[in-house]
Amino acid sequence: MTLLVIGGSGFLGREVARQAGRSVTTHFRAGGPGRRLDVRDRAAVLRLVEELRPDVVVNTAYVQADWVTTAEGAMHVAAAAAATGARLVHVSTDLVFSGRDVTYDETSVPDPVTPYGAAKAAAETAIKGLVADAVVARTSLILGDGDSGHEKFVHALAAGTASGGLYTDTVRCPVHVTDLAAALLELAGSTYAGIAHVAGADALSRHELGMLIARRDGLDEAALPTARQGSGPLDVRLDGTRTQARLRTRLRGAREFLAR
Ligand SMILES: NC(=O)C1=CN([C@@H]2O[C@H](COP(=O)(O)OP(=O)(O)OC[C@H]3O[C@@H](n4cnc5c(N)ncnc54)[C@H](OP(=O)(O)O)[C@@H]3O)[C@@H](O)[C@H]2O)C=CC1
Ligand SMILES: Cc1cn([C@H]2C[C@H](O)[C@@H](COP(=O)(O)OP(=O)(O)O[C@H]3O[C@@H](C)C(=O)[C@@H](O)[C@H]3O)O2)c(=O)[nH]c1=O
Repeated sequence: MTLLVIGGSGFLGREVARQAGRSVTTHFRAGGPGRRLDVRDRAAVLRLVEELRPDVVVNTAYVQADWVTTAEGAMHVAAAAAATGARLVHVSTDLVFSGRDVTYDETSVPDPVTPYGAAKAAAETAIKGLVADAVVARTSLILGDGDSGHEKFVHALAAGTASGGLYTDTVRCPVHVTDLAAALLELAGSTYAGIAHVAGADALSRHELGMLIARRDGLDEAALPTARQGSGPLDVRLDGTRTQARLRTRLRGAREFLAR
């Protein structure tokens, strides 16, 4: 299987490429590994995919604050996959939801309330129209073994180098990057088409999550400030039961993978 990981220099893309063993990866900023690609450039995306003719494209590329990269870039990748007949696995987010419902499964209708959520939801809609058998994998906070942005934020709070606090009113289903990458590769190798909720088994507030990270890393839990997000998507827990039932990969909950 020839695999192309778009966003292969990123936190998730790197792990997908590592587990796949053999793949072509892309980066955007100078000095990254693999081929350079700007997904905002429709012609460049098509040129690369036509040149490589991958069996599978996994797309993790995004910039949270940039609609063009996140929405239009994803459409360019989907169009290239459609033009070459490549299987597409696209990574999306829990933030396509508002948090007004109690829980979200694969049949829930996106109702984004942030520009980022709207960009990811627009990408999902376009992909569905362009690649009938694409997999859109919605995930939640991606953690690692200290190397994710979320873990670094907890350390920065503990060190007093970040302002703010751990939100007590936002709930997510954090997933370990190794579980998520394995699940994406499993979905890539399957015939599944449609939305898949690939999230960890535990729903936790950002504060509860921060406490678990602090405990694992020996930080002073009591010294970590708390805060309230107050508005925007608060509790966007994903129900991943259906997807988990389809997978050999077990999507551990944060209580398990953060246990010391
Ligand atoms: N991180 C999280 O907790 C969550 C992430 N997600 C989703 O997971 C995916 C991956 O996230 P993560 O790995 O953390 O993100 P990273 O920020 O670590 O990686 C983003 C990737 O996108 C690439 N990129 C940025 N701009 C462009 C561009 N114009 N053209 C091509 N590539 C570009 C970056 O390249 P370079 O490094 O060279 O700039 C990098 O490889 C995203 O789709 C995101 O929406 C969903 C839920 C939670
Ligand atoms: C979580 C958190 C963030 N912050 C601050 C720090 C940070 O710069 C800013 C926004 O945090 P985040 O972007 O991590 O918050 P958030 O928007 O939750 O992160 C998102 O990541 C993306 C990529 C996704 O797709 C989502 O699933 C989502 O988890 O708010 C706090 O002050 N306290 C907190 O408890």
